[in-house]
Amino acid sequence: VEPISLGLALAGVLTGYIYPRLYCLFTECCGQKRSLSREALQKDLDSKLFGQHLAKKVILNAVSGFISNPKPKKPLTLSLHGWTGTGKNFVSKIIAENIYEGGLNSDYVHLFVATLHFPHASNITLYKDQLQLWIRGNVSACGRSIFIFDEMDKMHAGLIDAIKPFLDYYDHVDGVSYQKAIFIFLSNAGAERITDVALDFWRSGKQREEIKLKDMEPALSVSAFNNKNSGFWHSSLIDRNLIDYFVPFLPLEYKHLKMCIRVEMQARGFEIDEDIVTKVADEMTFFPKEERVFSDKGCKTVFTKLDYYYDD
Ligand SMILES: Nc1ncnc2c1ncn2[C@@H]1O[C@H](COP(=O)(O)OP(=O)(O)OP(=O)(O)O)[C@@H](O)[C@H]1O
Repeated sequence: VEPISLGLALAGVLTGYIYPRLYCLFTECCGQKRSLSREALQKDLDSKLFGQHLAKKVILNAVSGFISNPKPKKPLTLSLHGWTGTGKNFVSKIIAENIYEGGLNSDYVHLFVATLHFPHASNITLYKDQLQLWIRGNVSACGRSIFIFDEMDKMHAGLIDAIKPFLDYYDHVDGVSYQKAIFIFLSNAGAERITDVALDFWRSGKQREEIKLKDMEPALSVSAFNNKNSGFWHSSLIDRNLIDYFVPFLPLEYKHLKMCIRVEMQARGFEIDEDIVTKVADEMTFFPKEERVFSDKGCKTVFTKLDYYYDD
């Protein structure tokens, strides 16, 4: 074999195979990190997420199943519903961190907050065009893009329909395939319904872990669909069944707040002080008025309350 063709072959291997892999060892590349596994995601969810046995199960199966599917028929669409401070954003962060090193800061993960990115109803046409361009551009650059839409219940009705074509069972839309993308919608819509079920279980003396997805899902999709405040208001996403999974987040109890406070203490490098844990948890407010079972703010604000006890 002449040296020239050998040299060319070697150059081809270097540039086409070896270099990209070496490059991706030192910087983040499209297509998820090597260490992604069902076990790693399960370990993260088990160690970090409190009081959400249903969300854990659905997210673990849905995400690991989707990622390991070489040829999905449509993008993965998850709709996370529940009370404030129960872990919806937190879970989105865990998912993003399991798929990309950069997590929510990854170039391939995009977070939209309705009140921040789409504040004015009068600009809805502009928002629709921008959103479609943004999604199309990013999925063209990386098929495994993740889009997180927070505060769906504050999203102008119909804006979310602008992305319907990307979520549907199409091989390609204008030459771009969205089938490996992930869309995560976060909403408080349906929180009342979820709380009703959780309260019924509590009042009948059952463990919250006995609540099954079937107790939640039908009412959840209907309440999200019929909730005038929900971005899904009569959205074709639901009536076209483009949402793969409705993920209910249960209201958190006193014991879960204590877990959040302990995690925060450790995160700040403090020894766990159970007196302070109890004092901070006791400052939080609970509902309903009589039984005071569930935290009004979930695990939110416990962290700032800690400042008071360590503000020396
Ligand atoms: N179930 C949980 N397990 C562990 N930590 C939690 C849980 N829920 C909330 N937290 C803690 O509280 C913080 C705020 O929660 P998060 O932002 O996920 O709430 P949310 O459900 O998205 O609320 P909202 O609907 O108001 O946006 C999280 O970053 C996390 O530190």
